[in-house]
Amino acid sequence: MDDERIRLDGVSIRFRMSYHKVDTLPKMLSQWGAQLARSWQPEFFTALNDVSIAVRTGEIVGVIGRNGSGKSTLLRTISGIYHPDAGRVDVRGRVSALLQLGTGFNVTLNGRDNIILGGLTLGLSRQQIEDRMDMIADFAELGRFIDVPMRYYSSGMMSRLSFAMVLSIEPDILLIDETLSVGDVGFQAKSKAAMRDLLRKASCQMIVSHDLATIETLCTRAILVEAGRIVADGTPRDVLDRYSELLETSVSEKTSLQGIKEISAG
Ligand SMILES: Nc1ncnc2c1ncn2[C@@H]1O[C@H](COP(=O)(O)OP(=O)(O)OP(=O)(O)O)[C@@H](O)[C@H]1O
Repeated sequence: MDDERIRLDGVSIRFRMSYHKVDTLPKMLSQWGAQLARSWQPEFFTALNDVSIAVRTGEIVGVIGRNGSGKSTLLRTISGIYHPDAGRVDVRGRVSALLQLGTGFNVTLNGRDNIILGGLTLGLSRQQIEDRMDMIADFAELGRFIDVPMRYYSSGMMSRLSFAMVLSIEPDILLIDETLSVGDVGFQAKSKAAMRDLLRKASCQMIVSHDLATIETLCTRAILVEAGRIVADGTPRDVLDRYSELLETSVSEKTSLQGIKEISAG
């Protein structure tokens, strides 16, 4: 369809499992042996399993689900960080992704140089970046740190800068992963207001959040991800209800399992 911005057809993402954690020599030797055996027969983990979805102009899609269900992997796949092992991803428009703290920064360079590099990567011209430099530095509240290598930045400073960079471009497609609560309380209020403004400008967005109130107020649609699959897709209210049911079921399953264990132990 013409107004489709994002389309995934049967997308699967598999990660090769790696095991580390070694503390004593015998353990180290046995882990090396196990690793060698595994290298002949690697183990894979399916983080996204046959996912299909279309997102259209004007939609703000909230992505919810339990820890490890595959939400971040989904957004990373749409942004092009991961390439699907199966299926097809089509994205139409300029994507701006706020996915992980400090992603894409070179910590040996100062803030100013990172803004230039990041801006060029996002498709801005050198002049456009220079024009936005003060606005970005001011919004990120970097002060004199703009000329300091980023390895000396706190995590809050890095995320504020990521956020300010995203604000400085006007993306067609905006992907946000749990960044509505960037920085301290003062910055959060400012970033929420700026984010709402940005949400109005971008033609479609997907937001991963555990803040269910945000999903309900900001989003026009929600999807529920469970074990790498989209198990509900609809209005935020309906999908949040489905999520509550899922959480209740898993709590009652855990409680009965605990009961069975206690009975067998007693
Ligand atoms: N690079 C990787 N290598 C191996 N496994 C990975 C990798 N990245 C993610 N995973 C696994 O894929 C699954 C989905 O991870 P993902 O980060 O997408 O979950 P999530 O729903 O965003 O979780 P959370 O709510 O905790 O942020 C998890 O089990 C995670 O351990």
